[in-house]
Parts: sequence; C-alpha cells; structure tokens
Amino acid sequence: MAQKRSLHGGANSFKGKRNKRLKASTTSEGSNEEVILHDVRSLLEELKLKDAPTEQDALGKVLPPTPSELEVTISRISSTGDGLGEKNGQVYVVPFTAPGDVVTARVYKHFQAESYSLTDFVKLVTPSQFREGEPPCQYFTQCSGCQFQHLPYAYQLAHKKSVVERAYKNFSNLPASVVPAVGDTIPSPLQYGYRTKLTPHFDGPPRWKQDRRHGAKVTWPEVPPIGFMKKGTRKTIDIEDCLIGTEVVRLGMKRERGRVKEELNNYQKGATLLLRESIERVPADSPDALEIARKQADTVLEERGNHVHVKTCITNNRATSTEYVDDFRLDNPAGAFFQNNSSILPSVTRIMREELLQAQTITTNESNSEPVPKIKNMIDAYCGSGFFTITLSGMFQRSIGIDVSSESIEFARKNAERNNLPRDSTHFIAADANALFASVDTAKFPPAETVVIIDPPRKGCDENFVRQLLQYGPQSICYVSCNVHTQARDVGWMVGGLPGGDAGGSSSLYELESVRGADFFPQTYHVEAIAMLRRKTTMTAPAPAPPAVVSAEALSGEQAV
Ligand SMILES: C[S@@+](CC[C@H](N)C(=O)[O-])C[C@H]1O[C@@H](n2cnc3c(N)ncnc32)[C@H](O)[C@@H]1O
Repeated sequence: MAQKRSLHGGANSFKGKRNKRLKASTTSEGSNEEVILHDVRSLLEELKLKDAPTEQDALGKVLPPTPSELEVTISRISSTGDGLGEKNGQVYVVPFTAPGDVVTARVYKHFQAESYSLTDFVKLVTPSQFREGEPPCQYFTQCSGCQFQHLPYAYQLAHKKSVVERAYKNFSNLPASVVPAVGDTIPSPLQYGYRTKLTPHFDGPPRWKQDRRHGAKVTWPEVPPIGFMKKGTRKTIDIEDCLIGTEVVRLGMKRERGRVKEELNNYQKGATLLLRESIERVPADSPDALEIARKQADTVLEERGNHVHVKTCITNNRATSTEYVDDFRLDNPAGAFFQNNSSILPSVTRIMREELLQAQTITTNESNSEPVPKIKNMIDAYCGSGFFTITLSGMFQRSIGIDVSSESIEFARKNAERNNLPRDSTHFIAADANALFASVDTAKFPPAETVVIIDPPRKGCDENFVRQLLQYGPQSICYVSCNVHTQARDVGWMVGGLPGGDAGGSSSLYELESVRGADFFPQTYHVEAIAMLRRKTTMTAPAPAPPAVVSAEALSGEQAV
C-alpha cells in the first residue's frame, strides 16, 4: 500500500496533461483518470446517453462557466470514491456524496471531450437514504482523505467489492466467463484508529526557493498549516488530529506538531513528518517493566493475554519499528514500506493460508487427470521486510524473497532468523524483481511445486516480469495489490496472454480461481485486492528466460538459490 501523499492528496492527480497522455497510451497505468473515464462512460451508457457524447457532440456542448454552482443528483460512486451525477449529457464528479444525494456543487474544471467535469462539494440539498450518522472527523469534506465517513461500513465493503468487479471488467481484457464471482471484501476489524503510519507535511514559506538560491536564511512569517492535502487542490490544510490513526500515532501527531512549531526556524523548506507505531512486547507478569512503560510519556499499553504491547510513535526514518502479526515479530526500517493497518493482517494471512492450502491439496489436474505435485516452495516477489515469507512460512519447505530495497532485505533476513525460519532454505535477494527468475534454481524450486506471491507497488508488475513469470510457470500465483486496476491488467496477461500474443514460449496460461478485496483503508476509497491463479495445463519444461534486465551491481554477490 502506497502511503506518501496519495491517500490525502488524490485529487491533484486530475491533470489535463496526463489526460492527453492517457489517450495515446495503450498500456493501462490504472490511473484515476482512466478509472473515472470508464465509470463516466458506463453511467452515460446506462442512462441511454450512449450515443450522445461522441467527441464531436461533447465538444459542441455548452457547459456552465468555471467556477459556477449547480445542483445535481448523484447516481453512483466511482471507483475513485467520488459521486457521479449527470446533467445535460455531462457527468459531474462530486466528492463526499452518496447515490441519491441531491447536492450543490461548484464546477472548477471541464473535460469536455470526455463528458465529465470536476467539482467541489458545496452543500447537501437532499440526503441519500444510504447516508448514516454524522461523519466524526471535523475535516470531512475538506481533507482529501477519508471520503466515506458518511457511509455505513457494510456499504463501504459492498462498494469496494463492486470496485474489484469493475476493475476486472474494464482493465483485465478478459471475457466475463473466465473471471470468477468476486468474493466479499475482507473487513477491517478497526474502522477508525487503525493506521499505524501517518505522514502529515507542511510546505515552505512563499519565497523559500528564491531565499535559498540567494543564500539567504529562509524566514517563516507564520507557522504553516501542518496536515494533509485539501480535496481538489495542491494546498495543505492544517489537521490537528486524524481519527484513522492509532491512538499512539495520534499522540505522536500532537507532539510532532508542537515540536515543529517550536523548531520552525531550523527548517529551510517544507517537510514530511513520519509517525509510525512501534510495539515492544512485555510479559504480562513483569510488573517492573510495565511500571516503567506506564511512566513513559506518549505510550499506549494494550493487554494481549500473556503479554502487554507497549506502543510508542517513531518519528525518525532511520529508526527501527516493530510490528507483531499473530506471534510473528517483524522489524522494519521505520521510513520504508510496511503494511499500515495491523488489525486486518491476521485475517488476510489466515485467508491466504486457507486458499494456498486449497491449492496444495488439489491432487489431480482437471484437464488430463494427472497427479499434481504438492506445492512445497514459496517465491515472495516484492517481499519488503519479509511479511509474507515469514507469516506463511509454516506451509512451505523452501522460500526465496526479492525486493529492490536492500535495507528492507537486510531486515527480511533478520526477521527470518528471529522467527526461526530455517537458514539453509530461506533466501532473500536485494535486486529488481526482473532479476528474480535468473536467480531461481529450478531444481530446488520446481515450478510445479512452487507458488509465487506477488505484491508490487501501485504501478503493478511490468511486462518483462510477467513474461518471465509465465516462462517459469509456477503451479500457483497469489497476487496481492494496492491497485486493483493494475492487478486486473497483469492478471489479464497471465490468463489471456501478453500483448503481442507471446506467453514466453508456452501456450498454457493461468486460470483465475478467486479474487476479492481486503479493506486495509476503511473510510477511504482504497481497496487492496487478492487474486489466486492456478496453472491450467500439464507442466512442461519452461522455455529459457531472456536475460534479466537489471544492472550487474543489483545482482552482485547474489547466486542462484
Ligand atoms: C506493496 S510493497 C509490499 C511489501 C511486502 N510484500 C509487504 O507486504 O510488506 C511493495 C514492495 O515492492 C518493492 N519494489 C518496488 N519496486 C520494485 C522492483 N522493481 N523490484 C523489486 N521490488 C520492488 C518496494 O521496495 C516494496 O517493498
């Protein structure tokens, strides 16, 4: 899951320039612009306006001036989390709304040829029947995060299921017949107070760049807003408290805001603050240790049976944070990637174990009744500090993980040791994922006995990686993603073949067995998705992989494992 500014700065991804590029591009990037275009088109089609918005018609349409206010009825929520309402053949994108709402919106940008316009929410005229209660956060409708606070949780989960369905319909390029019914979204046990990492930021004063260029010390006329992006803008708004943060992260936020105000003159430009929860496990029968922990400022204690979790908030990127998932201890560089909602992780890994077990116990190949060997090995691509390698380790005899961050890989090695994974059968490689298959010894990792877990960043895998994966041909693939649209694109390649028709010398592709969302980010439009794929036909010797596209440095010191 990407953090950075994406969660709280989504609106600024709507840019005219990128929209033009979108038209020229053939490979989907899973961007908000692409996603919303699909939703706009499908709404117009449903409203039987299918034939109206040819580009010519759309360009001839008279649209309201910008800015101006209009009243519109919301028909649905797009996969980007904003409401969509149609008026005179144009779709208005209105944030913080629900289907059935009648709202006043301020139009600020038209995409005339694409038949949609961006607006700010101004006021609710008639509320939708789907709304429930008052959004608890005072920044709702201002801050660009947490758009769904007005919607009941069950509604949010159902909406996210429909996002996964639409992603596979619009981005996989697969016929509906090969996409299984999307499973129910895995809920988050915590719907507020779940985020173990927040990164509020502040901008430099108006002339900071000029001042620095001329060697002058940057001066701060006032304390800048410290918080997240205002919806629909690139402006930061001041956020005193964030209700999706865990208790200790919220305490850390208060403390850091105070510190920045006091030390403002030490900053020569804006900055992003790190707030990362870290846990120390103390045995419940250690009264002295617990007494010390209780006396520490800004510490939160959580009783967990035989032990107590002593939680603190780390603000140094170079420090180490510790997370527990069930009884697995996972250390991580505080500033590097680690999952941000620890409450959902035990259910996600349990469901993955169940699905992998099912894949393991299939004993015959449907197409020719040949026995299928048991899956004994795991390859963890984009493994970070080893979260999946470690939490799923009990199911496999051998594992290999790869990540481009050498710092995360160092931690993965230590985490494996700390959690008693056998040294001789657990390996990690610090390199680009494209180097993975050149490093795998197929005698130790026979494809027929191996599952590949993939958890890439938002942009998904690249074609080169998928080509090598198909050439290797593992028995199962488990694809976890924070961007279901790029996941659908990549799964489309695995099931239907790569663009250009070459699946790497093999016509035998994959069957999509299951796909479902997981709600790592309640109150927001984000959905994580988990797809399970199984190789369809008898395993044949894989065609030789092309040379890996990685630098020699990236691979130095790494041998086939
Ligand atoms: C979504 S995170 C998943 C991490 C891990 N699976 C977990 O759950 O903690 C994506 C990971 O991909 C890594 N990454 C990004 N680009 C990569 C590349 N080209 N090759 C290998 N790893 C990459 C990042 O360093 C990050 O650790």
